[in-house]
Amino acid sequence: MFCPQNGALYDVISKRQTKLPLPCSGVSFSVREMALAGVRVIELAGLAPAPFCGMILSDFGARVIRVDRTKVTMAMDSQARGKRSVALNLKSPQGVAVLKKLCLQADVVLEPFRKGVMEKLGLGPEVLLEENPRLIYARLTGYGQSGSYAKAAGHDINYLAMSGLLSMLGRSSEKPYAPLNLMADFAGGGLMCTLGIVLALLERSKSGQGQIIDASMVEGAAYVGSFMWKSRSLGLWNRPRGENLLDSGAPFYDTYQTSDGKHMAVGAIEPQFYEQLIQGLGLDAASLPPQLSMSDWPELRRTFTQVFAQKTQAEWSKIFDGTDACVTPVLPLDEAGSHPHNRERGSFLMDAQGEVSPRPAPVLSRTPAHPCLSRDPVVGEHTRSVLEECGFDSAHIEQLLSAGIVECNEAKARL
Ligand SMILES: C[C@H](CCC[C@H](C)C(=O)SCCNC(=O)CCNC(=O)[C@H](O)C(C)(C)COP(=O)(O)OP(=O)(O)OC[C@H]1O[C@@H](n2cnc3c(N)ncnc32)[C@H](O)[C@@H]1OP(=O)(O)O)[C@H]1CC[C@H]2[C@@H]3[C@H](O)C[C@@H]4C[C@H](O)CC[C@]4(C)[C@H]3C[C@H](O)[C@]12C
Repeated sequence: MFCPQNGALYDVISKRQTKLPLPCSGVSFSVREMALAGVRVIELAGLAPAPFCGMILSDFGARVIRVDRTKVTMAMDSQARGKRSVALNLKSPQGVAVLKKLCLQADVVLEPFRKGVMEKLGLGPEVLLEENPRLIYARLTGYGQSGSYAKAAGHDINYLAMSGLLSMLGRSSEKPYAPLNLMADFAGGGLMCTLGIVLALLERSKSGQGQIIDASMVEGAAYVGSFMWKSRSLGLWNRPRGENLLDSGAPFYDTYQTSDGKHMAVGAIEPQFYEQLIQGLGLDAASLPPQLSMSDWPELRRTFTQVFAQKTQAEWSKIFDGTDACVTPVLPLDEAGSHPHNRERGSFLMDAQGEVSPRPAPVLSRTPAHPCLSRDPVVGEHTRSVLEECGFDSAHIEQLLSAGIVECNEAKARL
């Protein structure tokens, strides 16, 4: 198969593929059919949010070049699907000149550094946009490009804390807990920055002009959490953390351990669905307190806990599958792909190395994503080919290589 994003040819492991269908298997497509076909992205290598943004763009057809540092032994990018890698030393004027040339031919540059880093390198937006006014200059940071925290180091948990949302996450009488680094890094960061890029591309198709995207993970996370702010007047969050309807306060919106040490997720909010939950659990509704009697929730939770502990996860799944009780098994990552529903939809895919990961979402009916399934790039694997494409002649490339401005690891990639 041909990988449209990075041009790699590869074979998919067919045996495993039959167990876990690939969303694109059997479908013939051309790169021109993908939503972001023709979009050229320069992604400066970062930790997690920007790589995710680059991967989404690549999944939907953009040609993403990741600019790595030189003298790096290993890529830190676990979201490298479909990308090409150029190893370039930006601490040298020649390296800066190479990046400028790459950006001249790009639609998007994505930078994940602390405020001021790009300006210090002479690669700030005023410079790059002057040279290429159609460029979309995406800046993905924790605290944004202004404000007193703008230059401070931080990670997902700090941004989530600053968004207001972390204060709401956690069990009753316990300290706040971050839901992995999902909310700020990925939902409020990488994904929101992707939205900004797609919006700017759309706008550019009318105005012909690029623009700067100031994607702050604090603001992105807060925006994802708009429901929490805007539903406060409904009384949904009046009680302390962990004691409300949707924060594990309600016994009908929680997880329960099964007899085999696994868990079931229960989301039976509406009365008609709650009724089916009670039926499935084999309880007598008349002997239970009313569903919304908050003072009875602790007692009701104890009852549900005891009942769920009497059967295995598979037994509960059998009882609840096909009902509207809103009860599902809590699947570990390595079981999610093989659940019948997810298999039927091809929700997960397997790459050429046998690694399973989620299929790009959402599914577009005419121009769906076709994620590249070949292996991730080695740092500097595509330096030569990218520079050639960009118009550098071989003498110039050799000079850059021998001066250590760029590194080429084609050979390492073949090992
Ligand atoms: C999996 C782990 C990742 C966890 C994610 C975590 C939870 C997050 O929240 S990520 C979000 C972080 N925040 C941001 O992205 C916001 C914006 N960015 C910043 O605020 C900062 O960049 C920063 C705080 C994140 C980092 O600050 P830092 O001071 O390091 O950098 P900057 O100020 O931005 O400046 C960058 C400098 O670099 C220069 N530069 C950049 N590119 C080039 C280039 N091509 N050439 C030359 N120079 C370049 C630039 O000029 C700047 O220079 P100056 O400072 O002089 O201005 C992973 C977290 C840690 C990983 C492990 C670790 O790395 C060790 C191993 C490494 C190995 O390769 C792989 C295994 C590791 C164990 C690795 C494993 C995982 O990846 C981690 C655990």
